[in-house]
Amino acid sequence: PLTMCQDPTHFEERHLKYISLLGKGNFGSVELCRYDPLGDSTGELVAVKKLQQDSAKELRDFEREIQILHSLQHDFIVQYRGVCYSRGRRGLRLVMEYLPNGCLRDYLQKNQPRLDHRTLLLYAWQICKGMDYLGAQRCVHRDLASRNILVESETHVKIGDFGLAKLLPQDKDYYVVQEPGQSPVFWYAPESLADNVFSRASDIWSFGVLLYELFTYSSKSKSPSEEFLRMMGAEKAAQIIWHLLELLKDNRRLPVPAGCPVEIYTLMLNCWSFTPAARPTFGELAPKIEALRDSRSKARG
Ligand SMILES: CCS(=O)(=O)N1CC(CC#N)(n2cc(-c3nc(Nc4ccc(C(=O)OC(C)(C)C)cc4)nc4[nH]ccc34)cn2)C1
Repeated sequence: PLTMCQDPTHFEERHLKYISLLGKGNFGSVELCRYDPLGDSTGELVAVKKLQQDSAKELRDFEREIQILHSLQHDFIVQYRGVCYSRGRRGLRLVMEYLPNGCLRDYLQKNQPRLDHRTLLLYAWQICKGMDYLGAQRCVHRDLASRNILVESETHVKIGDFGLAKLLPQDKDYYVVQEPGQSPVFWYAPESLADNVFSRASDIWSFGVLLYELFTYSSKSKSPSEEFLRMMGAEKAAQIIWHLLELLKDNRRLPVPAGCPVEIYTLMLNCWSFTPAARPTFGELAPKIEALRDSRSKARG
């Protein structure tokens, strides 16, 4: 058997050289490091996720996140590399492949002029295939948004973070969480807003919002947050969740993005069916997105 040192998925803290901060969230942060055991800067670049404050609960959730990512192997899901234990269990870190082009939200904003609809549909199809695979592992992502998608190259994106992911129990196809919503509520399905219920069908709702982000190129002024707050009116923003639910019950939805073909907006609306069972599955969506992409000539837009 491999000893700890020969195990390629065990990273020694003393050889992990910090370079820069790649991303930061409520409970975690991701740093760019070089794993340089030879000490000559020839080591590989890796992305290292660690907890901000390591309370017992956060640590337990982090260990579950690591187990989920370790169990996944797919072209459209960020690759697990290993773990680093420093200061015993408390200094636990997750080591992943480093994707050079950052998160999709920033990439869309920066590269809008050269990203045509065919490319947006390629990203949509890749994320859909990754989510179809995830659903087959009975995993619910719970935080599908362009900020959690990473860019490998102009023609390859990957689902990049599983911080809120949950494994469905064998006997239920939904998961009720105790902690109130941590990710922005504007990506949440009505049943998640109302009852903290999450499922593969609520992931589809969030995927619809991700489609909206793709076709608005993640523009800040047209972001889901800005649009819904505008629809609510400022005074209602106080009880956001209640008013957002009222809007959604009243069948109000995010508007069609400028220039977005109607058949793509129709896909978004299908993902935003009020009842979970009426929404398509990722398995059904993937070929529809592929057909839409194939029907678009190679010309721009
Ligand atoms: C949820 C809270 S979180 O804190 O845990 N956290 C945020 C999270 C959201 C997601 N997904 N995240 C993952 C990465 C990440 N980034 C990368 N590459 C790059 C490459 C370039 C750049 C870049 O130019 O950035 C600046 C700021 C514009 C200079 C950024 C990232 N490679 C990765 N491999 C595995 C993860 C990972 C970053 N943020 C997960």
